[in-house]
Amino acid sequence: MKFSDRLLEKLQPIWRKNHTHPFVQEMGAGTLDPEKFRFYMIQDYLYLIDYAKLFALGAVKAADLEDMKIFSNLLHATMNEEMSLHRQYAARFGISESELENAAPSPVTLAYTHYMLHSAQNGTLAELVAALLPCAWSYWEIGKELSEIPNALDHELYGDWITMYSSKEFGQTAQWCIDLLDKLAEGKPEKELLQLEKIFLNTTRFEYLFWNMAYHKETWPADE
Ligand SMILES: Cc1ncc(C[n+]2csc(CCO)c2C)c(N)n1
Repeated sequence: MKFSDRLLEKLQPIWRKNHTHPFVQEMGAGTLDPEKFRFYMIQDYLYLIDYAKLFALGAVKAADLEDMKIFSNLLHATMNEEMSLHRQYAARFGISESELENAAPSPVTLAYTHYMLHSAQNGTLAELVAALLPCAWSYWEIGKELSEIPNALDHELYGDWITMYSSKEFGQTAQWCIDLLDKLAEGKPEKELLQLEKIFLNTTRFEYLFWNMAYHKETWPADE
């Protein structure tokens, strides 16, 4: 059994919780409060700045030129394509680029990005990929599921988000990350596989917390 199959089989209930979160469901139904989406976009932009650094660290830790090239392409794609969707949404909400970059990360954003950066900086390449995989994989699955809802792709606010994350390119990125983790996990002792599983589980849980944080527009206690 591939390591990615083992992960999903074992963590299925926790994995599915992300798909059924009200933020995701309401985005698909087109009923999500735009203020919640606005809050999410700002926090997600901050998240992507740090996430992109994981790809840069992946290029540093890659064992061959082929993987190094893919990490550098993913760094470029995140900064130019994915973040450009966020910049376009921000413009629609009247938020300037500097406002976006200088926004304060919420507790969950900060905890999630710092956990990923910690795993990437201090761990092996396999640990780095285990940390970033739930993001790429779960967004692609969610994008695909939402794109199958009638008219969801044409929704005036959420249509562009669903179109991007259900796209072939994002599917390829997710698949490449899955294949890379499977390759790196091959022949590893059980102790190391359990460590990879733990990291994958933690970032899967952080994905849920991120949807929840956006749904409730959670900030620091003193800012409320
Ligand atoms: C909280 C959060 N989790 C995952 C993604 C999705 N995502 C981030 S990077 C990447 C792959 C390559 O660009 C994908 C799919 C997001 N935007 N925000």
